[in-house]
Amino acid sequence: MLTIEGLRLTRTHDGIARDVLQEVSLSLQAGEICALMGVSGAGKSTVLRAAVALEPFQAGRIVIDGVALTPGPVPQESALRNFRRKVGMVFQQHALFTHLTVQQNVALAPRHALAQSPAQAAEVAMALLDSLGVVHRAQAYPSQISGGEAQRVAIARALALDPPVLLMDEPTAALDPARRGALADTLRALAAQGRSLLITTHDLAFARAVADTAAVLADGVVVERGAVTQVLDTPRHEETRKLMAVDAQ
Ligand SMILES: Nc1ncnc2c1ncn2[C@@H]1O[C@H](COP(=O)(O)OP(=O)(O)OP(=O)(O)O)[C@@H](O)[C@H]1O
Repeated sequence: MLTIEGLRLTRTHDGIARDVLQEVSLSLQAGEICALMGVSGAGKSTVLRAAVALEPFQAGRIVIDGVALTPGPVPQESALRNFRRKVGMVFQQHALFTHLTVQQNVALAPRHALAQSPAQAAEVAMALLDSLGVVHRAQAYPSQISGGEAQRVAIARALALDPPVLLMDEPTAALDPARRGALADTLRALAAQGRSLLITTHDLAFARAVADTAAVLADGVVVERGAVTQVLDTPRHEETRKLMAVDAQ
């Protein structure tokens, strides 16, 4: 469902080019939840940003449901639009539009990408907000809702075009344990619908609770990949052991 092949992404800082991702390859089946792990700065968020076409890369390709994103000259706007419909992203800070209501935030993509009427898009938004338990906040503005509610709204917005792939950056960063459990239930329900979920996290307990598989990123490549229990119970790579040491502190 989601395939990342040989992704190389270089950033230039002060005139010096550095490969943030050297050659990242990673495949997710439909319905799979994968925890993407690695020490701070390993490039986890960068993988997500590339996979949602927010950051250009120099080599490799990303394929979702047969639609490929490749490097090279800036892709045509229509090709980019086609790809972006296939993938939703939930940012760590949620990135909701503050001047729009909750309902308008979720209705934006159906309005513009699918050219739905305001009434149709509002209906889609209300159904999604309802399924995520935040429909009662539909007319509020982002500044008026809690962090947990904002995350649910951000998930609803990411699902507005019904993408087969959902990406989430550090979803438990600001959640208390009860909300973490509720989030795990929500994510499992989304995967049960056949979506592939790629989630960056430092939270090993959450990874165990929600993910089927794990991938560990280090030095610009995936150094460990397998069932989440196998990766965390029998870490084979130094970087995985480092993550476990940090978690134990
Ligand atoms: N906008 C940017 N411009 C330049 N360099 C960046 C930018 N964002 C991140 N970096 C650098 O790219 C590398 C990878 O960063 P990234 O945020 O992907 O790592 P991460 O594994 O998600 O880290 P964390 O766990 O701390 O969120 C780091 O060295 C970081 O300093």
